[in-house]
Amino acid sequence: MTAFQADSQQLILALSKGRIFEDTLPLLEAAGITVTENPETSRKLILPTNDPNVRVLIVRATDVPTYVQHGAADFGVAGKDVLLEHGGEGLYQPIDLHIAECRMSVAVRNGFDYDTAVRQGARLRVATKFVETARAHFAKKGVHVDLIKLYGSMELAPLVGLSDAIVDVVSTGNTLRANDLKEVEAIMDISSRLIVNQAALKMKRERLQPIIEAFERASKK
Ligand SMILES: Nc1ncnc2c1ncn2[C@@H]1O[C@H](COP(=O)(O)OP(=O)(O)OP(=O)(O)O)[C@@H](O)[C@H]1O
Ligand SMILES: O=P(O)(O)OC[C@H]1O[C@H](OP(=O)(O)OP(=O)(O)O)[C@H](O)[C@@H]1O
Repeated sequence: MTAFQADSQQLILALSKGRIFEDTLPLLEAAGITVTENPETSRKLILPTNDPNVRVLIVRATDVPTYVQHGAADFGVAGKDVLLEHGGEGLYQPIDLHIAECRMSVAVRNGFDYDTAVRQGARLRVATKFVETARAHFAKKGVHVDLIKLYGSMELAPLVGLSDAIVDVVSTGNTLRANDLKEVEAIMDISSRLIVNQAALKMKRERLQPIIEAFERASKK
């Protein structure tokens, strides 16, 4: 345990800026916790709350499971897409929060005959940030793929000939449409989960349990 966390009363929550932070605020409110600084305007990476024993770390969405796995944060909120890539080691995942909902899909350029390419057994070049999910999906289908790891702007790859297809998250479909792409296969539904460090759950159960329960009640659809 780090000095930062030495006090067993202290709770550290890891969140990413943007939709996850925004959608987690009402859940925190339900647990009586108000974040008292706005990450969009503050340069601080450790935000205070109305509870002196609860602080919020602002990290990249893909880094949330890493902070929680290693106990630098006691709990966090991360998308299923991110959790599948991370592997979930050291994490307890008690609830689906039903926030940041979208789906993971395969998309290609309009005009690309995906079904025929797959049927003919062509080797498909697939660009994605989600290599583990993509690998598992195409292996299950028996499709041979060359995976190209990207960190963003996946939609560009088929347009400039870097790949035949992409695997990315889709919500409204606006980004695909704006880039002359079409969704050809939905892989899975995605939403964000509460994740808890397994050791923290044991050591700080009394503090964490009421928050987990408040999140659960507030996130029920
Ligand atoms: N368009 C969308 N609509 C709804 N949910 C989405 C959408 N795009 C992504 N998500 C979900 O929200 C989570 C956080 O997305 P966000 O855009 O904040 O981070 P990111 O930019 O993907 O991550 P990083 O900064 O680490 O690259 C994703 O992991 C995914 O589960
Ligand atoms: O189907 P859509 O509704 O267009 O959403 C899909 C887009 O959302 C994500 O990006 P990003 O987080 O940048 O999207 P944002 O514009 O919602 O922030 C994702 O990487 C897609 O590009």
